[in-house]
Amino acid sequence: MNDLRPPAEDRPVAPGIPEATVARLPLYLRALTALGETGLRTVSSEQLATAAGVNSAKLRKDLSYLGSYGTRGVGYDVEYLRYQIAREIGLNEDWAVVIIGIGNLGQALSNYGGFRSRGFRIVSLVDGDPARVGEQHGDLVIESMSDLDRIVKENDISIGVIATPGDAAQGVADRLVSAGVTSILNFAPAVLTVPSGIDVRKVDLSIELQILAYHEQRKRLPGEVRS
Ligand SMILES: NC(=O)c1ccc[n+]([C@@H]2O[C@H](COP(=O)([O-])OP(=O)(O)OC[C@H]3O[C@@H](n4cnc5c(N)ncnc54)[C@H](O)[C@@H]3O)[C@@H](O)[C@H]2O)c1
Repeated sequence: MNDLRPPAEDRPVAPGIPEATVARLPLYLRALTALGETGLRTVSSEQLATAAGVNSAKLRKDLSYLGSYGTRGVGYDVEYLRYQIAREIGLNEDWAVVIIGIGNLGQALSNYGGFRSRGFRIVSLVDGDPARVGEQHGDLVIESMSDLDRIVKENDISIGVIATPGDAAQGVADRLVSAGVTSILNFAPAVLTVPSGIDVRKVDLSIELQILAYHEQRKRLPGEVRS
């Protein structure tokens, strides 16, 4: 019989997942990948169980060990469940990330331990202020913008995070792109222009707060005006 388990060194460290469940995870992963390729976004436990060739009660129990319970009436998000299982088996890719602008925000991001477990490894901190170069932050030392090309190539970095002031962000984005970075997460208050093929995501907490403020305001309106 084929042993479907991943090699011992790839087995999850999370305690409490029975070996029999671990052995079924690759089946679910394969079924989810196939379902995802058909364009399916969500899947019921019955559908997934059929595709994986197990019974649905067992599948629900197995997935509950991963903290995945699905949504009643909707099922499981195919892509997210695929990600969770791949992570559990140790298959997810590891993305090297550079942060540019190591001020308040850049330091907070570099100190955050949660990226690592999600497959993002911050491999370099870069700042444009020569006085900051050489400063130690955790395991990393702030590097110079003039070394960006080398840093990106040596570490095979495809994602850059911009945490500089807004007026510096476009120049930094240009430098990232010319160094070979193809995805940018921009925290600076600036709209970036990038060549096609470069993905930019913007994070703006003030916009999120404004949305909450809008909802707060509506909560205070009398019932008949709100509805
Ligand atoms: N998106 C959000 O929700 C959010 C939240 C907080 C802050 N911000 C933004 O994040 C940015 C950083 O905020 P902060 O409080 O950390 O600022 P900060 O002034 O503490 O740090 C900015 C850093 O960028 C460096 N820098 C400046 N110009 C540079 C350049 N051309 N190349 C490389 N490095 C350069 C500076 O030397 C400094 O270390 C700001 O644009 C701020 O508006 C966004």
